[in-house]
Amino acid sequence: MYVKRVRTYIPGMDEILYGGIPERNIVLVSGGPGTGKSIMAKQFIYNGLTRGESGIFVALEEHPVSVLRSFHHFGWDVTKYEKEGKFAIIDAFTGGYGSTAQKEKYVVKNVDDVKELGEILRTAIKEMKATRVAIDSVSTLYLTKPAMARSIVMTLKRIISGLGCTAIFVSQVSVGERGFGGPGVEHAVDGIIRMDLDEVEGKMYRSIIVWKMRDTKISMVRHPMEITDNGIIVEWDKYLKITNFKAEIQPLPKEEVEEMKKSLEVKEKVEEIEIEEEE
Ligand SMILES: Nc1ncnc2c1ncn2[C@@H]1O[C@H](COP(=O)(O)OP(=O)(O)OP(=O)(O)O)[C@@H](O)[C@H]1O
Repeated sequence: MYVKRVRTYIPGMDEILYGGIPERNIVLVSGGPGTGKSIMAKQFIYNGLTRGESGIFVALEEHPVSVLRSFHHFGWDVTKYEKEGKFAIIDAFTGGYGSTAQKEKYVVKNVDDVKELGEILRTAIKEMKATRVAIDSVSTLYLTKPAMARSIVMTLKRIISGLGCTAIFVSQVSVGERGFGGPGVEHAVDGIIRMDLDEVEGKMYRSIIVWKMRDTKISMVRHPMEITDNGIIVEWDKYLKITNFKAEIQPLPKEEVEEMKKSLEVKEKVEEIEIEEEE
């Protein structure tokens, strides 16, 4: 059956997802500190904006001013879209204190109350007709109450997916931790993308793996990735092989490369047909 997909437009990312994230999926982007999770969430939102899709960024980890600075650091001018009502930051960081919060439209006063966040999110999605949401980070919501993690994630998933949006939930794990954010969360979400930073013989290697993604085929290898001044680039046609003392970047078999390429072409054709039908 044909699955409608939301392209991330992050170089190499849609290839390893065989065409993009299936629409309405809630994707956990998990990884240790500095692995690029926040950048991925921002790039997903910004790439949607430039293609006419409204987006919402829920800031739980950073002050909204820092979030904006970080978007601009990569040359992603979200301010323009904010003025047009196509982009908004939901401030779940300041608790409503300070001069920034006074000027903001969407402020969560109490992050311990997921119902408040849910209601604000629901209002924002409807007002902006948003289709993309990023929550950075969802871990912050249950840091002090891990037993509530699953129900918090399910509440947000019901609202976001129910309103037709596709989302990235950033999940923070410790360096060296193998999990993605706890069993309750890992099974509740529709997809898991894991970002890693490994030190081998004094050199750092960035990589990315799609661990699960409901309703699509996924690449089954660890791909090298880079963070540049323009954001994340996934080396979709290569894989990273790390053994005890060695890290090697190897090309993927030709057939797989061809199949990934093809998956993107197929989607474009289907979209063209749909647009024609609408007209
Ligand atoms: N212009 C750039 N060029 C190369 N690397 C960059 C650039 N800007 C940021 N980085 C890298 O991105 C990393 C931060 O990425 P990001 O904020 O997404 O991490 P994170 O996974 O969200 O971490 P945390 O969980 O600690 O917040 C920095 O450590 C830095 O190495």
